[in-house]
Amino acid sequence: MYDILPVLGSGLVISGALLLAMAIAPVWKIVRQLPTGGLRYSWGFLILLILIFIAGYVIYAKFSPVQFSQLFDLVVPIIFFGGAIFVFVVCSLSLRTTRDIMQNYALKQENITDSLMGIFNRRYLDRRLKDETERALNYSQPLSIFLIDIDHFKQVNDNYGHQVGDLVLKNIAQLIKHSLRESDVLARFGGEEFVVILPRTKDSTSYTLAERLRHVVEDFQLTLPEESDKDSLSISVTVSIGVAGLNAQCKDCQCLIENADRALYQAKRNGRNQVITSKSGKTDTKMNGGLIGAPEPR
Ligand SMILES: Nc1nc2c(ncn2[C@@H]2O[C@H](COP(=O)(O)OP(=O)(O)OP(=O)(O)O)[C@@H](O)[C@H]2O)c(=O)[nH]1
Repeated sequence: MYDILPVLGSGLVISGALLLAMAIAPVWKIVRQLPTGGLRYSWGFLILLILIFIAGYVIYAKFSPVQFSQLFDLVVPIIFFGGAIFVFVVCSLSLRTTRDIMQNYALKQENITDSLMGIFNRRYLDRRLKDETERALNYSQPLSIFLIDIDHFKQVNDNYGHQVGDLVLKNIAQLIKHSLRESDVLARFGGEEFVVILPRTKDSTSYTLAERLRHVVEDFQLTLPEESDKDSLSISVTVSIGVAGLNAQCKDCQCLIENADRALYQAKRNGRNQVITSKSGKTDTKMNGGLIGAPEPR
């Protein structure tokens, strides 16, 4: 019986080394899924540690002075083997957990994203606007919203087709998104309408921001290669923006949307491509970049 102890001893250590080598695969998959950064480097460092352990196991199996002549000599190989099982199980479970978390995150994102525009959808907007309104009221902070509508968008569809219309919508959404601050929330309200939530933003500031946004859209040209003669096609659009903010008369999200909608309607009636701020029936107007009425301080 004691004859097999040396085989058993080195067998346990080598099997442990193999298990450690197998543990590298799940860790490597985790590394590949992570974006460049501290966490990715930490998991990469774990691979280096595992490699060092494997070298240690192999060196022990080859050069250990222990003869494995009695059962007690197997204690260290058993600990090595147990340690390797532990590392393998932890690494495999980490991969499964990482995948589950990423899948859940992707599902959550899908659930709150508009698939055409790549911005938040109406479901998310309704919830977020309610939360932001409650937070603003609780902490007595200002809150503004924009209701943005692309002008004469039907003509884009009619002139260039629905697919080009979709492309215009997508590009305008991304243009607006990248023109906003990190703290602002952009969502599709429906059709060719967007809502921007501007937490901690007063009417006067939001008016300036809306004007800047209107200019950004006005200056943007979407260039598409024309299929027939390879000439490029440039499409530009303008937007009308209704701005509304919380105040003594308007203290919930429904009122915010209604006021912004009213202001937007006014902007459309005034000739489009302009910003109107709703303020207890009074409106501040800029038309085609020219100042017609300055916004009143809050
Ligand atoms: N391509 C495309 N078109 C859309 C989408 N959603 C809404 N539309 C179009 O947007 C157009 C909106 O038209 P209207 O409500 O008449 O408004 P408008 O032509 O922009 O005119 P004003 O808003 O009054 O300036 C309609 O032709 C819709 O079909 C979409 O997801 N993709």
